Amino acid sequence: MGTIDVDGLTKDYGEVLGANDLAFTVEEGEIFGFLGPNGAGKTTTIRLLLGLLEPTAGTARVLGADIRDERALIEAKRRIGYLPADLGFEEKSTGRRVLEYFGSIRGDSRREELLELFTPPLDREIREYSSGNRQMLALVQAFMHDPDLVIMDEPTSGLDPLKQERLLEFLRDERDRGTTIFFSSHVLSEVRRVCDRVGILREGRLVALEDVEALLDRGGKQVRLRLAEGENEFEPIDGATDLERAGRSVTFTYTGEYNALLSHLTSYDVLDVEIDEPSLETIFMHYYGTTDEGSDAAATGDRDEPTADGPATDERGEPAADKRDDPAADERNESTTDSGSESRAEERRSTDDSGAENRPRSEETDA
Ligand SMILES: Nc1ncnc2c1ncn2[C@@H]1O[C@H](COP(=O)(O)OP(=O)(O)OP(=O)(O)O)[C@@H](O)[C@H]1O
Repeated sequence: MGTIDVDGLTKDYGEVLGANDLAFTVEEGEIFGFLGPNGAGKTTTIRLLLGLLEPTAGTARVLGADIRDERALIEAKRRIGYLPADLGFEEKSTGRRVLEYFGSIRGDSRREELLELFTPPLDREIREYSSGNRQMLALVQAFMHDPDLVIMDEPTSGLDPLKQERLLEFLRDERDRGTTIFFSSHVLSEVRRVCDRVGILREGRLVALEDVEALLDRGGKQVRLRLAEGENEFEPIDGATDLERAGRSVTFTYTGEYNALLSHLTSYDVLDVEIDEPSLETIFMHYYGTTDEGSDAAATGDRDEPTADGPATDERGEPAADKRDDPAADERNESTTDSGSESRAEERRSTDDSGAENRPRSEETDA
């Protein structure tokens, strides 16, 4: 049994399938990257795993607890850290009060150690925090009770490059201590730097589950050349696709061996060479024959199969209902379909003796 076992997990929002028959396992002690463009269903899946949304079909086990079993999930959550996409801290509270609150519920044995790495201004009110400071506070909150599993929704967002680097290094160290990390992202470069395996999600469906290296190999490398004046012809090499030439610049995607490429290039007068990892866009191109990066295409489930000609998207030209554009949508959804809300209230009652009135965080953060 894995740390997370997902089995046929489906969330039908009515208009769209936020998760469509997902099945995968996250093994103990790995960093699992959950990669997909905006609207692919990453947040939906995470919220299902934490009991914040009720599945339409299928289920998952998280640290052995069936997500449909409220009591078992509440118990499991004591060993889970969660960093949501929308942090939703109580704006008038200070960072210190937030941490004290969470510490009183779940423990804070690693708080001081984490505050050396991530440094939110603890005595200022959250409403004065920059987005990076909010993110750092959320990171301390997610890890300070030394959880066995940490689920993070786009954890690097808002962090400057130095802090992002620090976080990725920290995640590798956590993995080495045996913590299991489930981490959603739409940035391939960060996923490749820390994750052992990656699941690619598109329109609610898991379309690939791979070792990161295998994923990158398949996507090919992006090669850009600048040729010297007079180099008017460039013969494509085996393994090169999408070759384009503009003036003296040549670009192509290459899936062959480096040595073959380098010896091919010696036949030309080359002024400059850049070889980069494939973009998420290129990877999507590989898997779906389309570059739909960044779209918030609605998942219409088996109503539209992906084809070589184009995406399985909602072609009506209407934007899908999106909770970010309609904050009330989530609330409506939770109040009508989320049987977990009662259990969250119960969890607070049973663990929170600091009084609910001045709770320094939102429901979302308090997963
Ligand atoms: N409460 C909701 N009601 C209706 N549709 C929703 C709701 N929440 C999400 N959706 C839709 O479900 C799909 C998946 O959304 P989700 O937020 O899970 O994607 P995501 O991969 O996390 O995107 P992002 O990277 O932008 O956060 C989208 O089409 C979205 O518009």
